Amino acid sequence: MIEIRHLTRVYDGVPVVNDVSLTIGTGELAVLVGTSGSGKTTLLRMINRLVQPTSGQVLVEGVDTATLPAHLLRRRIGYAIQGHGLFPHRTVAQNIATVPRLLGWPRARIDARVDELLALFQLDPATFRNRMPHQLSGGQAQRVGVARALAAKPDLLLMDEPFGALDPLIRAKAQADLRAIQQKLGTTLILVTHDMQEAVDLGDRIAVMDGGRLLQYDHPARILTQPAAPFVRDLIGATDRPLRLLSLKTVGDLAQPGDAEGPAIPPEATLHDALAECLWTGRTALPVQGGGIVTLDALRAEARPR
Ligand SMILES: Nc1ncnc2c1ncn2[C@@H]1O[C@H](COP(=O)(O)OP(=O)(O)OP(=O)(O)O)[C@@H](O)[C@H]1O
Repeated sequence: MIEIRHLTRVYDGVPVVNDVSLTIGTGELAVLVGTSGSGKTTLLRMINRLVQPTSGQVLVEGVDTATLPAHLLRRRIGYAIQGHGLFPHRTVAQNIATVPRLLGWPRARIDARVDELLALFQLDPATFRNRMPHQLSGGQAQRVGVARALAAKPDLLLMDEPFGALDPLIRAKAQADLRAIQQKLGTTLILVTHDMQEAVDLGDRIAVMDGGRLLQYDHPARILTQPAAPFVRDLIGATDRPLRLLSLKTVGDLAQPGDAEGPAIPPEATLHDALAECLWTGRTALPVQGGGIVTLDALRAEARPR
């Protein structure tokens, strides 16, 4: 568990992070979202002490991080940034091995870990192990950056706009991969973005920042249906609210007994996908693969606050 208590950072007399408190449960994915300059990156960097807090505390599993040497703390916390930040003159394998080498892992264990991570990120180890960063596509480099951050099996992974530079298709794939890997490894993850849809798609909880302050910290459905401030409502985008709500649940959550015409939709598709399919094919109900149906009426009811 990560506890952030009254964290503040002042630059030139101005608080850019201002008395922020929040708790992130073990294995949860929290997203920090807000406009440019709202203090997201500064808050994230105070967690691994790349930025020293002016006041306040960060506790990781009950231990105040101020009591640990900063370089040791950073070896325990994975950190991935936009544009991946790979060392340009080191191979993919050497990049991924950075923290395990600092920790003095034996060679065989490092090699095995590198191959395991490459495979996990669907990069064939034999092909990619010895490539240089400039020989990778943007999406591949981004995956290597995340693999490097995960190499020493950190309990906590911090990610700053990790998907910012990716095109929309690769971005969606990278987001899905990250979610799957995070669930598989049970890593606690804090991710910064200014994309509200990314926050809704990925976050167990979303922290909305504005002017250094935390305006709201809650589950995506509550942020969408009960925004705590006008700024939060504006950030969500009022016209997108029903569609974002539908993207939170899957067809499997809403399936009911019955029969319907036409091709079936997979249970793991989102309700947003189901609505699009209904509209596109002019149907008022869709069969669900494996049994049952999802109806347009039920979708409509889910797209409204309760
Ligand atoms: N080292 C510094 N010295 C002075 N001011 C700083 C420093 N680092 C950040 N700031 C200021 O703190 C504020 C918050 O910056 P921060 O990078 O945390 O915002 P952000 O929400 O991550 O923005 P973005 O989405 O643009 O990355 C900004 O106004 C920035 O100019």
